[in-house]
Amino acid sequence: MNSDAVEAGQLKRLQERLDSAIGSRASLEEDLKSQSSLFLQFIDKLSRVCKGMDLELDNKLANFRSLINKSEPIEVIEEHIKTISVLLKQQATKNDINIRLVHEKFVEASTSLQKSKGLPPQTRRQLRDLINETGDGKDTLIQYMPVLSELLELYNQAISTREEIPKQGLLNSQPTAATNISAVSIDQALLDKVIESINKLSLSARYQQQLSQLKEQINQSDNADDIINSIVNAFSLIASDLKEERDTAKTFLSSLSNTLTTVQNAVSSTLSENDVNMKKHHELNTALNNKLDEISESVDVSESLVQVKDEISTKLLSIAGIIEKKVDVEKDSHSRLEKKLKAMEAKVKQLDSESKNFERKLHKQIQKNFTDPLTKLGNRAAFDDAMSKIIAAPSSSKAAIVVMDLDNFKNINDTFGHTAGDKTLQVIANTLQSAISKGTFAARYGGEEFVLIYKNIEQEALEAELNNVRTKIARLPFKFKNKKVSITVSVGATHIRHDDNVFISFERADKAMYQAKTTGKNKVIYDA
Ligand SMILES: Nc1nc2c(ncn2[C@@H]2O[C@H](COP(=O)(O)OP(=O)(O)OP(=O)(O)O)[C@@H](O)[C@H]2O)c(=O)[nH]1
Repeated sequence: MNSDAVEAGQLKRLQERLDSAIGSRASLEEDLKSQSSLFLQFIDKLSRVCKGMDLELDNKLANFRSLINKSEPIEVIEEHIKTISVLLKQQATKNDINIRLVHEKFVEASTSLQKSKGLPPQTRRQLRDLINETGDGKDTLIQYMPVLSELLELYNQAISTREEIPKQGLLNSQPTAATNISAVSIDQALLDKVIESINKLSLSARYQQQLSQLKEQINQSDNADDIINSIVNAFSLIASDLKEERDTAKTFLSSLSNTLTTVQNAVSSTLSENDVNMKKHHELNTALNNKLDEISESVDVSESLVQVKDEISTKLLSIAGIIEKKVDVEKDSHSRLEKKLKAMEAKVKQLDSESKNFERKLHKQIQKNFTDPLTKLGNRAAFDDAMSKIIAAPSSSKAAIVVMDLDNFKNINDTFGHTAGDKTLQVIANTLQSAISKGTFAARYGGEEFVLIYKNIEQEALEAELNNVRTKIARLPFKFKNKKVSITVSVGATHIRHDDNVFISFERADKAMYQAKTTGKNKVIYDA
């Protein structure tokens, strides 16, 4: 082989190696390219995950991306990696703190929801499970996302059930944004209690009308502030009425005390005047006796009849003077006594009329305390009083008690409003009062429940009368919002037995009424 051929062979091998080296480099470059693209993607994803956690970390990652894009020298990139890894470490510590905080907030929010009243049982169960499941905490913030969303959902459920609480019933309003706010901010149960208490109140005529207006405002307003204002105004009316009542009693008592003081003074001054008069009388009597003694003495010592006559006529003159004085003293004391007695009489008369006035007011007050202001029937207190009297001293063994409850009354309130409900109660009370036999005691026991007490009635007559009342009520032509409505009552009755107490007989009648309800309503059931 010549040298040319050798060189040519070497050159070819070199060429081949070069080609292979170029190929390897190209493949290396390809690898590097794809790795750096993977790295870039990773950095991009890391930036996105970390986005918003920390501003400095955000900026550093953005810089880092551009450095890699620009293929900056490895030292520069290394420096950046160091800074980013410190920031990521700090971020991990921050994360732990945040997890603890989120867990605390979760526990706080979930237990306060758990304590809130009126949670539907299903929501309560879900909440309990969620609290148990979350236990001592989660490892990452991300794991809290579903937990927190579930808690939010439970809050949502709790709030929506609250909004369902019938503001429609009492306040008769359509659910608008504004009403929802009121419904949430004013507790409906509390509002019911306020209305119930106002219904039981009976103020003097002057305030009663204003109180009714305020009740109407509370019923019809959707605005929490207005409702609270009306409640406050109702309280101030009650306070004014009480004050007036107390003032009347005070005025009467102070007038009574003044009159008694005047009479006492008059009596004591009369007594002391009497003492003075007695003294004067005594003095005049002594003077008279002295004159009479003087006459008998002068008769004894006189020597002639003429002398006796002169002496006696002189003495008689002075006796006449003394008697005149006595008469004057008596007249004077008599007229003064008469004046005093007249003054006393006038005072006593005035006091008598004030007492009668006060008695009338007291009587009215007692009546008022025993009257249901809405229906004007007796109230619960009047019923308790009548019932305890009849139990303590039954006038006959045929005394009976009746409990009567309106059927589906909630519907009336819910559909036509509370005012329509009030009117219904009034009409039914009037019908009841006019349909029962004379001498029967009727009261509104509370809400839509009425009670009757019969002093003396046989079972047959009682059932006949109650069925008559029931039918009359059912036939009442109620019409609300142009809609005819029929209202019925369920009635329970029983005779009061000799060994009954107030509660036992009431309970028997109440159970009978309940039986009437559960067996179809609009009926009378007698418990023998
Ligand atoms: N308008 C008005 N409603 C009252 C008054 N007192 C109680 N109520 C209402 O009477 C209703 C009684 O409802 P429920 O106890 O459910 O009885 P109901 O709808 O009559 O049903 P049943 O008794 O089973 O026939 C409630 O809506 C109360 O708000 C009141 O003084 N005025």
